[in-house]
This record gives sequence, structure tokens and C-alpha cells, in this order.
Amino acid sequence: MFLPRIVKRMSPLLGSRMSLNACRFASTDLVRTEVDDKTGIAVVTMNRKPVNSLNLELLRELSSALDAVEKNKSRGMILASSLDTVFSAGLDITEMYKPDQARLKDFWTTLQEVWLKLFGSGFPTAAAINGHAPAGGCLLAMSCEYRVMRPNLTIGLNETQLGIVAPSWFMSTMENILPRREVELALTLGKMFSTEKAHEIGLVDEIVDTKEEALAKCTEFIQLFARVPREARALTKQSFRREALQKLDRDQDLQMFIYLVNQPQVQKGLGLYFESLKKK
Ligand SMILES: CC/C=C\CC/C=C/CC(=O)SCCNC(=O)CCNC(=O)[C@H](O)C(C)(C)COP(=O)(O)OP(=O)(O)OC[C@H]1O[C@@H](n2cnc3c(N)ncnc32)[C@H](O)[C@@H]1OP(=O)(O)O
Repeated sequence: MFLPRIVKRMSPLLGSRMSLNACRFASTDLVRTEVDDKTGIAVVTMNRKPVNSLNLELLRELSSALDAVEKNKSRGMILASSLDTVFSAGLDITEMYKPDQARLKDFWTTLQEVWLKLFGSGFPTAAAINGHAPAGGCLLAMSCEYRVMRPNLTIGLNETQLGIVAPSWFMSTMENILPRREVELALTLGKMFSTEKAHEIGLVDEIVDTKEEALAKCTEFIQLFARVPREARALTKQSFRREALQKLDRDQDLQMFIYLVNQPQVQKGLGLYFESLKKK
């Protein structure tokens, strides 16, 4: 269970007074949230070694972190990873392979919740993609409004390569960024784009060399909205995204996911894929 722990960090130079850009922290083992008091921007960092694969616990903590960002009225949120070469490896295969059925339901419901909160958030969002972002990792990055990525990495929805079908809301999320034809091609191929190609087609907005630069660029993006009235901005963003958000019928989507995951050929495919990852 995530309990936001808000702590004021004191500057050692200022003794008991807060430094100008002191941070507030609301952290758990899996997700660290830091709000810069100077910019008012929250950095939400995923921290589940070795690859930030999205299991139920990480998703629950991301969901709580998004609630905390909303509640604290942060100026915006940057999503990042604590790992050097991976943003997120997407859904944790172990949640879907030989699953416990009750947990499987919880897992998918929580993933839906995270997407609804992130894609539908009123506050500005940006992803500092400091590592590979396949499948669910790409979904998280695409749910943000701006993406900054380090070179020589990969990003994309590779589900068909695994013999599974990306849910339609994964597709709508990509369609919010890329032309429909490009999305259809990317999804049917299960294409993983290099950083450079992703930038060329507009899936990624900027390429920078370091995580620090990525965070700085994301901050610059969010600060573009500093003088735009908060409510008007939020409602405008949400009306652009309403159709995709409303298209998700949570119950039907859950039933479909549970049905598909439990198909013997899907289980076989997931097992083989998981083994191939381990043998690498
Ligand atoms: C029927 C279902 C219907 C609908 C659902 C569809 C939705 C699916 C969305 C998804 O997100 S599916 C998941 C897709 N993800 C991937 O295909 C990514 C797989 N991983 C990688 O490509 C690589 O691991 C990486 C590029 C992210 C990182 O490479 P590297 O740094 O070289 O790490 P390793 O490959 O050596 O992996 C280390 C360690 O982590 C395990 N692992 C990797 N990915 C996952 C994962 N998604 N789930 C669980 N575990 C994963 C990997 O097996 C290694 O484990 P060891 O025990 O060998 O250390």
C-alpha cells in the first residue's frame, strides 16, 4: 500500500530554513516522487530492477503517485526511470504467464487505471526516456504530452512480435501522436523504432545525450504552460483526449484480456518469449 510520505528536505547551508529549490518527497521502494519547490514540477521515477517491468505492485504505486501529483497541485509531472539503460520493459510477463486469476484481474484493472490517470491528467506531463521503452513502457511514454529520449535506444509497441494483440487503447494512444497509417504499420509489424527514427517520425520530440538534459528539456516543456490558466489548459487537453478515453470500456476490455491471456497458444507464446529473454 502506498502512503505518500511528504518530507521537507532542508538545505544544509540554510540550517532550519528551506532552500529555494528544496524538494518534497513522496516515495516508496518502487516509485520515487520529488517535487521541486522552485518549479513546482514533480519527477516520478520508476525504480524496479532490473528493467522496470510493470507488475501489479509497480502499477499500484504509479497510480498512487499520479494521485499525489494531482492532489499536491504540482505544475506538471515528468516520468523517468532510475535505471541506466531501461525506461520500462513494459508489462511484466510473469503477471500474464501461468497467472493467478484474481491477481491477473487486479493487474489489468490497475494498468487501465494508470493509463486513465496519466493520459487523462489535467496537469502537463513529459517523459524523460533514458532507456529502452518497449510495449507498456512505450504506452507510458506516449501517454505523456512530450517525449525526450537518449540516443541509440528503442521504443515501440512490439506486441504482435510476441504473438499478442495490443489493446485498442494502446493504439489510440499512439494515434494521438502519429498519423493513423503510420500507427497501423507500426502495430502490425510490432515495430521497435530507434531513438533516431522515432524522432524523425515524431514519436519522440527531442534527443539529448544525458538523463539530466532530458529532465531539463522536459522541465522547459512544462514551463511553456506557466502563464496559461491551469483550468483552461487542462480542459483543452482533456477534450482532445476525451474520445480515446471514453472509448475504453473497462469491463469489456478486462474480459477480453482475461480471455486472450488464458488461451493455450497465448500461454505457450508467452512462455517461449520469457525463456528467450532469460537465455539472452
Ligand atoms: C494476451 C495479452 C493481451 C494483451 C496484452 C498485451 C499487452 C502487452 C504489453 C506489454 O508490455 S508485453 C511486454 C513486452 N515487453 C518486451 O517485449 C520487452 C522485453 N524485454 C526486453 O526487450 C529487454 O529486457 C530490454 C530491452 C527491456 C532490456 O534489455 P537488457 O537490459 O539487456 O535486459 P535483459 O533482457 O537481460 O533482461 C534482464 C532481466 O529482466 C527480465 N525481463 C525483461 N523484460 C521483462 C518483462 N517484460 N517481464 C518480465 N521480465 C522481464 C529478463 O528475463 C531478465 O531476467 P533474468 O532473470 O534473466 O535476469
